[in-house]
Amino acid sequence: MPRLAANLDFLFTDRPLEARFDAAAACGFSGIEMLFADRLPAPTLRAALDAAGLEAALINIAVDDWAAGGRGCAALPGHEDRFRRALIESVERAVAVGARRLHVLAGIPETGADLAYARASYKRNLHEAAETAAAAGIVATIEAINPRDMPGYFLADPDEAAAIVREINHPSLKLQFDLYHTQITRGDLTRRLDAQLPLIGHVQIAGVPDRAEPDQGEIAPAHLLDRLDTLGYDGWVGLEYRPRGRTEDGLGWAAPWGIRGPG
Ligand SMILES: O=C(O)C(=O)[C@@H](O)CO
Ligand SMILES: [Mg+2]
Repeated sequence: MPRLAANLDFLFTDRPLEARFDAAAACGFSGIEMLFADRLPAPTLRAALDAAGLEAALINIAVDDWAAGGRGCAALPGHEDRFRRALIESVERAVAVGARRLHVLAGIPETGADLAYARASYKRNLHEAAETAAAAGIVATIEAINPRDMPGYFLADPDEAAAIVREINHPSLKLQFDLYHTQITRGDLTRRLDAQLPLIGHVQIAGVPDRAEPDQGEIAPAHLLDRLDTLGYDGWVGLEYRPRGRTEDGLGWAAPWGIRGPG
């Protein structure tokens, strides 16, 4: 049965980061994911997780220029040294906090960039990410992000993400299947899960089109989570949405998976 993880950069954001761990645990979560895990020193993050009885399901690779529009650099030729530094630092952080998945962001190529050249460079960097992750006993993931949310992002097409994971064919490189982005760009979620399950290392969910709780709109959470269960997926499903109101008040849809508002 899939386990639900609270994304602490989307949920419980009405309180300081330090307070979100206990809030997630109080709602029945046993795992969390974070986009910006480097905001806390690794020992502090580890202590917060341990104190709340939580596991880090996934963290993102460090992105040093996020505020300036940076979205990673794995697919940006010429940035290999920067990529390697972020990779090594982030794998070390993942190990220190017990995270088994590291999302490796591709980046936004400059207008007019040679995309075939970028793809070849991306594949080399991902192979290195997979090798580095494997040596640390973790798994690197890649995720297609829809162009409405992240214009210009190199990896927009979920089928291209699946093709790249297949081509690299490394046990420590997996697909991060975000149901929200995939519904927007491609749809046909059930059949895609069926076909891509062996490639999948992490799943995320949000409602479409609003990126709020998935119980409204085009996503059918019960159907999709049951399907994942039937397919034998026992990994994490990250709740990566912007709650319509208080996070706790919007968790009713997740009750069948052990999540509850604290009352
Ligand atoms: O935006 C998403 O979806 C993610 O999963 C992030 O990690 C990337 O910004
Ligand atoms: Mg996502």
